[in-house]
Amino acid sequence: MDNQKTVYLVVNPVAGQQTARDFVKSYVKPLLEPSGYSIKAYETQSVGDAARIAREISEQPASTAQGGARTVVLAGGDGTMHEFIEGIYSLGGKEAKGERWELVMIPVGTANALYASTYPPGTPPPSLSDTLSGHTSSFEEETLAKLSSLAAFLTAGKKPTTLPISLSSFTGSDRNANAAPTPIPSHVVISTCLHSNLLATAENLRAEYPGVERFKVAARENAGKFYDAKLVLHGGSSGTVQVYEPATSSFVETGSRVIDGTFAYFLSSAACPRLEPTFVISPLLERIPDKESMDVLVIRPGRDPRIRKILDEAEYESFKAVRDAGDQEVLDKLSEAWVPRACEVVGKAYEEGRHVDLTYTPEGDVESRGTGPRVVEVYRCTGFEWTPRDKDDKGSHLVCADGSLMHIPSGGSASVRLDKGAEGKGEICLWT
Ligand SMILES: Nc1ncnc2c1ncn2[C@@H]1O[C@H](COP(=O)(O)OP(=O)(O)OP(=O)(O)O)[C@@H](O)[C@H]1O
Repeated sequence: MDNQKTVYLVVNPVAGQQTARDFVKSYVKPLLEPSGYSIKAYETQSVGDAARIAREISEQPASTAQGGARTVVLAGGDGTMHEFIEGIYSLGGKEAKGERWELVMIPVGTANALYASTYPPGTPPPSLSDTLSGHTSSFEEETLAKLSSLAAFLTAGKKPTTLPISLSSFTGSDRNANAAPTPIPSHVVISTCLHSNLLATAENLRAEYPGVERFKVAARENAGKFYDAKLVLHGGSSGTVQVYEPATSSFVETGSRVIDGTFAYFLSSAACPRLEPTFVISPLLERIPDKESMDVLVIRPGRDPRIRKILDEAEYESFKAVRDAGDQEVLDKLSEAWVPRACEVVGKAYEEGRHVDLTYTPEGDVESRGTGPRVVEVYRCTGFEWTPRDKDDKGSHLVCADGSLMHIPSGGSASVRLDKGAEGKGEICLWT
């Protein structure tokens, strides 16, 4: 370690609207330069380059003047931070004992999920010391809001917080090119079913629909699909898994750690209630915070009385039975009935996450906090294993880890756990 105070500044020039360079020059450097830190600047050159930069920074000594921390200001989006964290993990815990990574976010990406989750809309702009506000008095409020994490770092007396990271590994016999050989760290989201398949479709539509329209088209294309899998949830040290009870707005212990069935939606996160500023898909991370756990959110269409009715009338016990019988007519009917329901339920994420409070009425409508079955199931746990039931169904094998898409090898599963920091790797903290 040395006692020089250093800030590493990593800029992704192509993130979001390609504003990172200008933003850093106009607003970040003017705050950093007078602060007494020496600045070492890097610019990402290509996809994956932030990981290389993390490894390069790891070779510089951590600073005793910063309590053993390497402070890194990342100007980019979630992808830039994801790659940087991957780079840290690829070191395999080579950092010396007591060394830490402290990250500062400059949200110049597209979705900026972590930033939006840390500073939800309506968060007042940071209050700055007299010295700093001398530099920012001409900044617009929107600009100031983007400097909240930097302001926290530059404000005396504040401390960074640990960033929860989930690690995903894939098992299975026929490893394919897309399956990662080592656990993949994620700080935003791990998903499959509608979320990952929608992203894959949207990617294929990029040429046809360059704007965000492609996500709507992709959602319509995927909203009526169903995925058979077995989900096993891992409890905390006491082994317990909790489930959210809309009626009491609280988590209660559940005896069932194994969920076998047909899923339409599956998403987990430990740090990001919001995937966009107003899309609050995991609102309970915000409403009932718990730093030791992750939330797993699933939607199983078989809980919907209208869907149940279609199955009963066609005399099938389950979705699987319909599929095994190859009854396309009933499958189409189920999809058609499910699409509006899926859109209605997931759409409520835009209403401050009201989807988690929905319950079914006996007639098959949805209401908020009724006494019927939960529409969305939210489990609080420390990890899970997702095993697709049909080895030929590509959709249930497609996993999104912070936006990157991977395939579970046929016959395998995805295993995800919260990293408890026991791996010897330098702790990763966030200035907030
Ligand atoms: N010089 C570069 N040329 C091309 N791609 C780059 C370069 N530097 C970084 N990248 C890639 O840019 C991509 C986008 O970055 P990032 O995810 O941070 O922004 P975003 O997608 O706009 O925001 P968000 O993830 O918050 O929606 C990353 O996948 C990264 O690999």
